[in-house]
Amino acid sequence: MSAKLLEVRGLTRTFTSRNGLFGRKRVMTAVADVSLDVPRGQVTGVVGESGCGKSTLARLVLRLLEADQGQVLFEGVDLASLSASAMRRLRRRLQFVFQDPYSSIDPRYTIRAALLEPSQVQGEHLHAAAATDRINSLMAMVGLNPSLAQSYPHQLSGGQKQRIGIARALALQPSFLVLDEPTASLDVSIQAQIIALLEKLQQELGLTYLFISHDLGLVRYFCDRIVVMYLGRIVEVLPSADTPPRHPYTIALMESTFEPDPAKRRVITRLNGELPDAFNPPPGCAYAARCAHASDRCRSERPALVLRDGHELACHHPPT
Ligand SMILES: Nc1ncnc2c1ncn2[C@@H]1O[C@H](COP(=O)(O)OP(=O)(O)OP(=O)(O)O)[C@@H](O)[C@H]1O
Repeated sequence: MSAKLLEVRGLTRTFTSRNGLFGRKRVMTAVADVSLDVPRGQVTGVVGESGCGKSTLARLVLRLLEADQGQVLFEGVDLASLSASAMRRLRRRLQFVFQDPYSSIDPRYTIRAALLEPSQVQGEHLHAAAATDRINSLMAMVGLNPSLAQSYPHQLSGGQKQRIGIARALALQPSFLVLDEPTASLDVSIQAQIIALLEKLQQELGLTYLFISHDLGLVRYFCDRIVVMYLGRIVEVLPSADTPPRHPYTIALMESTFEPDPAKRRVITRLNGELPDAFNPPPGCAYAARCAHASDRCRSERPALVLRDGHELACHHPPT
């Protein structure tokens, strides 16, 4: 069995927009030539500021969005090569937990209906007793009282709704979950409980996670490996959570998480300047305009992502 559950190779996705009805068409690359491995049974984190392409990458990985170029291989199989029915079968194993649990739970249906829906979509129809058993075990797995299954989403707190979002993702016994900022809309104390739940489930069920977050502090706490994105590209991959970062951007992100109260943390506080215009990216390193170490070479030549001793880095002048 390969150590890699999922491999992403050269994934690229552009979006086109127009200024007004007859305005000029403008193209931006939200994810640019991204390659990464997701080792089986581990938590791989993807971190970066808002707009760097994390959610687009997450959607591409699950084929909720089609790529312009590149491949996603799950257990060595290219997802793009699968027919619609083969992809639907594989979906059992690849699931998604969204930032906003509302987006995955229809407000008109009870929690019971929401938890049974994934298996119905797969063509599985359980009789009432088996359905109740399934619901009870899913509710117990995510630490909720099974009596809540009769409730409607608006009757639940934010944390309870996210637990239901996780239970829905677990309903088909997946092996791989993409978690896209699963705690970003929750209070700090609830965030910690949801992270603890995700950790427990990962260990007990042997799950593999791709965990998307803008919070490097959280990613360093939760993840085994860390992928850092900047303006659609990977700029650094830390092979372990305690590997010291070398990219000036990752270092700035890390300094920005020194604020002890996560509620007050703002990723951009220690980062000077803004992200460059994605519709008109600079020719060299996208971080050069904000980087204290940038040279003329950085402004004209984009550094390649180079692997050394398991650590990948795209920087001409990493601080020593
Ligand atoms: N459907 C779309 N149409 C046009 N542009 C899009 C679309 N989806 C994303 N983008 C653009 O692609 C870029 C990357 O967006 P994405 O949501 O992937 O970033 P992100 O890092 O997840 O940010 P956030 O944390 O704010 O969600 C942004 O500039 C965004 O405006």
